Amino acid sequence: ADISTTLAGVKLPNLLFNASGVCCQTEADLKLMVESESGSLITKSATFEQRDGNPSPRYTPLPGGIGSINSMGLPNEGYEYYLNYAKNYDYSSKKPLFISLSGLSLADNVKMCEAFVAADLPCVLEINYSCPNVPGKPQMGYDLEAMEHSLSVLAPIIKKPFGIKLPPYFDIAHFDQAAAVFNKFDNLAFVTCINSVGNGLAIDFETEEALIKPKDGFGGLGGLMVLNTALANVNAFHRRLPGKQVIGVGGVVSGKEAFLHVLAGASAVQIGTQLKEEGPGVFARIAKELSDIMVAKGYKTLEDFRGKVKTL
Ligand SMILES: CC(C)(C)CCc1c(C(=O)O)[nH]c(=O)[nH]c1=O
Repeated sequence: ADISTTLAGVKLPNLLFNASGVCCQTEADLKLMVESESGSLITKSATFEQRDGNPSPRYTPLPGGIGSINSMGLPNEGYEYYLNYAKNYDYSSKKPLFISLSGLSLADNVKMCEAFVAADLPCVLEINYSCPNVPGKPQMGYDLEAMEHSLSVLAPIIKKPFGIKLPPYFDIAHFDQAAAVFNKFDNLAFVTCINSVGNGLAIDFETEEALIKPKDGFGGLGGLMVLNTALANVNAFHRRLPGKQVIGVGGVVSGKEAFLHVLAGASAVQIGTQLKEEGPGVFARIAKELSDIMVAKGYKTLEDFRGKVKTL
């Protein structure tokens, strides 16, 4: 079956790629992504300066394959590293390149976006709105006024179609309010739902210790346990953002969850925890599983079932 897709006007040979943060911090990581069967790749969220991030252990899978917890702390090589990578990228490779930016301030996001716009490259920007806000205020994705102000500055600078990475929302009023902001920006072409479910806490029963070191053990939750929250966010924004697309991420461990994300409305699907645990071979496996599911159900293309979840 045909699992290709078009995102922000760019053709992806298949709908699968990595979630920003996994297998994408260094050129060696990105090379593994280029060589994998993914349809695309995205870089680790970049800040203006290089960052080491938090002390380890800062990521761990959770027992029983239910998911993962992380508090990486935005380790990255600094935006110029990824700008240079984007300048040298082989865009004839059919595998489009996405760049994630997560400035620690609006000023940093402006400087990074201006640099990428000046370079005039075919890569697509995904702005990470789980980025920190001013201390004492919630992350940008949960501060709608700050997020709208940020978009009103960045969208005109970027000019081309771009996307934003969003934290999960859990209240219908928040879906409505967030969508009302996003619908104000014509070149906001897609939203990526969801980032990790914020500030979970994993504790080892035997040792009675938190599993990760940073933030007293508090960290973002990913993997199978966030699937149903992810599907809800994908479908909520698919319904509320006519003319825009949704990238689904959260809980994709097989072709089945990728199928469900498309049924919920996703135009592309990112994989985080399962990629971290299984490695880049996950793309070939899930692409085949999804294609087999489509054949079994009689679907030829993703358009045959995208967003067609049935209500009762
Ligand atoms: C959580 C932040 C450090 C503010 C942003 C980077 C990030 C991280 C991270 O680098 O800790 N982990 C995630 O699961 N999602 C993210 O967006």
